[in-house]
Amino acid sequence: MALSNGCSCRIAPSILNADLSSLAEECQRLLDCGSDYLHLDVMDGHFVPNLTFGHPVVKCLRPKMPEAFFEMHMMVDNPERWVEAMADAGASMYTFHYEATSDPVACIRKIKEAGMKVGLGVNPPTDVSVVLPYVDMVDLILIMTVNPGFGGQSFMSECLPKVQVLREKYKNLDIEVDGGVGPKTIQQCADVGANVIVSGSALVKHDNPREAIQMMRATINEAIAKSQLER
Ligand SMILES: O=C(CO)[C@@H](O)[C@H](O)COP(=O)(O)O
Repeated sequence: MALSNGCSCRIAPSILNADLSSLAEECQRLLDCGSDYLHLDVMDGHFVPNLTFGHPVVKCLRPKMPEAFFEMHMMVDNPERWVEAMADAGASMYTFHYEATSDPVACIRKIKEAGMKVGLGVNPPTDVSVVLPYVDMVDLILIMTVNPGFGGQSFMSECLPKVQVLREKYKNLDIEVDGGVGPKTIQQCADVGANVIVSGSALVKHDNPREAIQMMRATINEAIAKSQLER
């Protein structure tokens, strides 16, 4: 059953498993296929057992796509440390992890002061109750559906009840799912009320990403429309 959901659908490809030697071209290709914004995975090798890229890469990407919305998924310890640098580089949203900081409120405040939108994420083992005190302070809650660190992992459907709990409480909250999401798992995400979809490998490696984005968008929009009828 689709839950009440007063938000709009956004499809945000992750470029984590894209050909990073052609990052700008890959980003533009995915934007040209109809995605709403780009989900850029930043990893520090401490918070997660992998290393990707940081604000210098964003600084290089921004002039090539001045209108694009860049969501920085900060899988890093002490996320406060990189806020100003990411804002200066041209990031649009700064999504950090509850587990990575001792003071989420200070981090949220710093992100807002830097002029970016705020996302707050939780990993699979973390109970969704930890984000409830911050829901009214942020623009988006990210529910990880894999343990962070690598693209191409299997979807963890056991994380979906967290989405359902949030959707039942907050009809207009942007709820993002990330990890193993694609055409094969999108219906499960729609059914519990997710409206912001991060999809990496499923889109990057798809023969027709435009078609896949359209299909996922239609699935989420159908669930949103159904939930609004049920109100
Ligand atoms: O953030 C992570 C893992 O840390 C990934 O979930 C990517 O953001 C999406 O990759 P796929 O799972 O869709 O390949």
